[in-house]
Amino acid sequence: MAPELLSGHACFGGVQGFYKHDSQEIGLPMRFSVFTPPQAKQGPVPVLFYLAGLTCTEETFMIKGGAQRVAAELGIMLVTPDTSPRGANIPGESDSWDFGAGAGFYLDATQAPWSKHYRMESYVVQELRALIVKEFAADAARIGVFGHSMGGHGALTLALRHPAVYRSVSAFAPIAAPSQCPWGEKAFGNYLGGDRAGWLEHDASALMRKTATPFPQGILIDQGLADKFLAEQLLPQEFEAACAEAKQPLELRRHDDYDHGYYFISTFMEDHLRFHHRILSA
Ligand SMILES: N[C@@H](CCC(=O)N[C@@H](CS)C(=O)NCC(=O)O)C(=O)O
Repeated sequence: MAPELLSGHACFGGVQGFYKHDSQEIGLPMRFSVFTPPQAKQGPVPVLFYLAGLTCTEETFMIKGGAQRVAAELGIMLVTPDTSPRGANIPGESDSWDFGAGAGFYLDATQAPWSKHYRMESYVVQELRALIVKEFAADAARIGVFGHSMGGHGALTLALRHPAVYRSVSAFAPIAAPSQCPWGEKAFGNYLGGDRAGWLEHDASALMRKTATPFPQGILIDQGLADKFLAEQLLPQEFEAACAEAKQPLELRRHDDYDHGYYFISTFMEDHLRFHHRILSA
């Protein structure tokens, strides 16, 4: 069924749209946003999925990321899902900002009661991708993924778990080794259960260690050094070491003074869009 358009706005010659649909994977209505660049009038364009961080929705990136001007210039479609199911009505779902609603961690939960609706990996990789390719002027063969914090974890892990789907990947301040930090331990313990070996299938650093150069054209990561989550939660040095072991080219840029928020993200947004465009148009 076609998604319902909630609002559409002319933007840099393209259209910024917000949509709602009934998701089969999630079993609930889901919202997402799409920026369609002007080039889509001529035919299918490359698509970049952006995965947002804790507490965000499908709106946050489109409002604060500052991506549309350059996406319109390059002819890139931008798609952002919500960060979790909404309205699952699981007890405790909204008690904390780093778990449950707004914190789906882009994986399919295996543990009750989360496993029924919290299926963000299947939703993003399969259902939403298929919907975007069917309903929008999107080129199924030119798809990239990027994201921030929890969504940076999502981008890296989904790209590593589905390299045939995503041709390019980058991240801002990703949770780079979630099985070793409090945010990841809380989310994985509840969504995936106590078996830590299973967590490694959703840990970008662990996944990278057992892969052979999955993205030969490189991975781009930006990290602010005034980010209050850097030392305890993000651990980019773990992913950096894993990439060195796997001979995966990585550009990890550390920036003095920048914090964790969207002023940091929007500063480096253009670089990420041009990075993906170079790979997706090769
Ligand atoms: N609520 C948290 C911060 C949560 C946070 O920084 N969320 C990031 C993603 S991990 C974000 O993008 N927030 C939305 C925003 O900055 O607009 C706190 O009080 O420390």
